[in-house]
Amino acid sequence: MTALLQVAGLSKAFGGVRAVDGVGFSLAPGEMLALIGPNGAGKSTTFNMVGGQLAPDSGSVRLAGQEIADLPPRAVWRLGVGRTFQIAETFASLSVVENVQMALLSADRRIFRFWRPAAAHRLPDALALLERVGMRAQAARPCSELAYGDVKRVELAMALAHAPRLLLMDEPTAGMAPAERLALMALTREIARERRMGVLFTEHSMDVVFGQADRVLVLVRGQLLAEGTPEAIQQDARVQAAYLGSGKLRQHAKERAHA
Ligand SMILES: Nc1ncnc2c1ncn2[C@@H]1O[C@H](COP(=O)(O)OP(=O)(O)OP(=O)(O)O)[C@@H](O)[C@H]1O
Repeated sequence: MTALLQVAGLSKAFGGVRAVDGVGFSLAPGEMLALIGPNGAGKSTTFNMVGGQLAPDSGSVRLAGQEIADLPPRAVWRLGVGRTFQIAETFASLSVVENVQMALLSADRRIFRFWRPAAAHRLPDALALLERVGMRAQAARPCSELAYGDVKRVELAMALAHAPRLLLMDEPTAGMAPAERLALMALTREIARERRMGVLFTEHSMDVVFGQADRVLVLVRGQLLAEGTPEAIQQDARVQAAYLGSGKLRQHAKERAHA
């Protein structure tokens, strides 16, 4: 079977720094794949090369068999690679449902015209997306009034508006409380399964990584150190060594053992 995403030999240097150095991995439809690693490991650089924001020095990125490494971000997006994006300041005064309608307008490649409000566009579809992320009851509220965790759900609904085949989430739960983090990623996981949508995400919270990922990639200094199930990664001595100092992985393993 053709993988949804197939990355091979991906490399990018900034001056003398090999930010990403020969990275390869694949991702299946419906799969939640976490990309973890210490600060500066090359996670964002990898993301940006998959999403088209950065051109790799070498290597390939194939989406369902098609090479996308040299395409601009908009073209990559049109082929079905979505990204969660933060609700822009300018849209914070719009209602929750209007924000999703704006995303639907964009998905339909229509230009938002200020004299024709987004309110007219695909209202039932916008409400259905909000229902799916548990935000239907708050559809009419301005986004600026929402709790932070709820904003993240709206952002997820917006990312789903163009029905991506692959969703890239760069630290989706940053700034959220632990229980909210798990809830957001559990929801993302359910939706990924339903839609057969692959999800590549970076995440600093080990609870989220080990609780919600199907598979984990560990990057260290631009190279893939390990790849495997959450259980295998937690027990991998090389990974533990790479994280030594923060003690994050051991701590997590202990907590789970005592739970
Ligand atoms: N535009 C750039 N110009 C120069 N160096 C860069 C640039 N972007 C990234 N780097 C360097 O490349 C390396 C990888 O950075 P990257 O941001 O991809 O890591 P990361 O794993 O996402 O880190 P973090 O967890 O801190 O976000 C770092 O050494 C960083 O300083």
